Amino acid sequence: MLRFFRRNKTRTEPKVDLPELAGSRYFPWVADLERMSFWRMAARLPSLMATALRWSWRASPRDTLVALVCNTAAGVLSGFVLVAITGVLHSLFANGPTPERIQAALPALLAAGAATVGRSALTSAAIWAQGRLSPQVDRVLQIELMTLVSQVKLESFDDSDYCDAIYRARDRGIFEARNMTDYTVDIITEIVGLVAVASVVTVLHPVLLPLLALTVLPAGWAAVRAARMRYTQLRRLSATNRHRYILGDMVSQRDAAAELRAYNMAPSLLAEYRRIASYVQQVMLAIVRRQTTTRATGDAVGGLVTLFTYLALLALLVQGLMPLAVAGAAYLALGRGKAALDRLVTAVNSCYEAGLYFADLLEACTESRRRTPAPAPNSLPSPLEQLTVTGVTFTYPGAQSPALNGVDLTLARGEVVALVGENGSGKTTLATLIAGLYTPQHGTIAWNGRDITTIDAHQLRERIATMRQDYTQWPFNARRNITMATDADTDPHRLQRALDLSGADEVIAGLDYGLDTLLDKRFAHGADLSGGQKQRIAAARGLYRQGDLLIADEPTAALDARAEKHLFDTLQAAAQGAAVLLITHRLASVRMADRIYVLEHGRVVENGTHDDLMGLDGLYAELYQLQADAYRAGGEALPQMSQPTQG
Ligand SMILES: Nc1ncnc2c1ncn2[C@@H]1O[C@H](COP(=O)(O)OP(=O)(O)OP(=O)(O)O)[C@@H](O)[C@H]1O
Repeated sequence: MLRFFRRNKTRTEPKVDLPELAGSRYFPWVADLERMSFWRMAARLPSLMATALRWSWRASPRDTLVALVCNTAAGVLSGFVLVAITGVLHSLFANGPTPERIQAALPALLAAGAATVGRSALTSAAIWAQGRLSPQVDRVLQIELMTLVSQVKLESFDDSDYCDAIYRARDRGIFEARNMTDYTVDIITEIVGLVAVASVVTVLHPVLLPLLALTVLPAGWAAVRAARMRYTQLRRLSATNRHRYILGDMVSQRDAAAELRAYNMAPSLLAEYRRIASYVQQVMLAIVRRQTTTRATGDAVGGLVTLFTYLALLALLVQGLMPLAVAGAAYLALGRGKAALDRLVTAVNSCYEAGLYFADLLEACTESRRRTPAPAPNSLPSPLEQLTVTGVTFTYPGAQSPALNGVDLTLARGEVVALVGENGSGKTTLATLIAGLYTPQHGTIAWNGRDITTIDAHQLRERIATMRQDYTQWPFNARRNITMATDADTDPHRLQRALDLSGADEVIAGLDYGLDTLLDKRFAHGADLSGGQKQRIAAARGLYRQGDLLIADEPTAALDARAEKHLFDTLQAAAQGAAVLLITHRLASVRMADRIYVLEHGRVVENGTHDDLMGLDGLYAELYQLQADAYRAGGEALPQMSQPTQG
């Protein structure tokens, strides 16, 4: 085995042009696996099998019970068949006239026949139950994982280790969990069958049991070795395969299709893909060759040992140490026992392999539970009067420096507060914290004086409307994209108002099926929208909610000048007395704000009204002046700026 690893280390992996995609933690256990002996592998199995059975039980107690009971009973009947056949042979090889011997053998023969029929019926019932279990286990696990993932803290998705864990769990974990149930039942079945055969064999002659074990050893060795070759190949190809999948997505998915063509990326990406695919093929073919050689060696040695076993049987017979009837039964029992042992070794191997991925899934579930915030003991939020941010510091997972550092801010009902600052200064991060989606490491965000971490998160979010910078266009119809609710829960008056105020009514008017139009081009009759049209839908979404607090993060970045002016003019009125937190780079549009906070490198460096800040002659005045100058220069407006609304 060691030689195998060493020899393969010399193979040179293809040089990739996108090294940033190559690093992978998708299969963190493979190095561990390399060091692990088969016996250690087998020792870990019982706990994994027990967990798999628990999930099966949760999915369907009845089918789990039927699968286990029928398989166990079928195994016991296998032993009974052997005993009955021994009886048949005894009667047939006894002294006396043939008709009498046949007559004496008949009851055992009938019993063997009945047991065989019973075993077939039980096996069919077990297969039926196992077949039914698969989709049920799949459903239960899918729902469990999705439920857990949907509840984790938002910052979990900024942690690449967690994202990898979820990918692994969804990619293979769920699939292999189904197999785990099958293999677990198989192992239990084979063990029961084997115990039955071993008991019969031991009763027939004590020497037969060690002989039986001996015949299966070479094939078992070959199966373990071949399986581990497969794991090693997986380890060596994991990063390469991930790279290949990402490239495959780039070439085949809609999002990248336009740029792929615009920049003539296809030839270089395909060349990269071809190179990786050839490398994968080369490794796979080498493994197949080695696996075949190993299995052939195991089979050849196994054949020789089997021959030796049968010769030993013959010797016992010739020397009169074993009667002919017993030798015949032993011959049958050894054949059955070897087949059962072979299947057991295969099942243990497969179960272990599936167990690795299954363990990934369990780990992802545990990690998700760990990342789920505990329910807030303290109750519902009262209508917002004052929101206070005090000394808030927040660092993204894995980041070296904080995105926000000791930020203070206040916002009262009916006020419009603006956050401005250069790219990366922390505006969106602050807005996300205020929305209760991230939790600060230091400092507090208080809703009417109460820390929002002590308020029921679901209820709090119902009171906050957001127009996000990176809004999602959901694969739903236009109506649901705005209301984020089912048709039954939609308030038509609120919807109409949101459409009018956001300018989304014009977008809907242009759609083939109006509000019923599916906003996803990947599906039949789906529609695609322009960037600005999508943003109008996102603005309507924020306005439909009618929260106590409206957070508008760059709500007009993609809007044309008229639509932008319309939205800014109506924002405060549209919010109907709610507090408005506005983030925008269009400084002309924040002049009307009650207070403006200027952020730089995660800190508030200035705050006050527009006039206060202009008087300070600091960062705000500089940024404002830059935009104003651009308007004045040659009398031409910058394409992304609207005219000041006041003053
Ligand atoms: N998910 C994330 N993980 C790690 N760092 C992040 C993440 N999102 C933002 N950052 C970093 O946090 C800092 C603040 O980002 P933020 O998006 O809050 O800035 P912003 O002021 O909204 O910028 P912009 O004007 O470009 O929208 C930046 O340095 C950014 O690179």
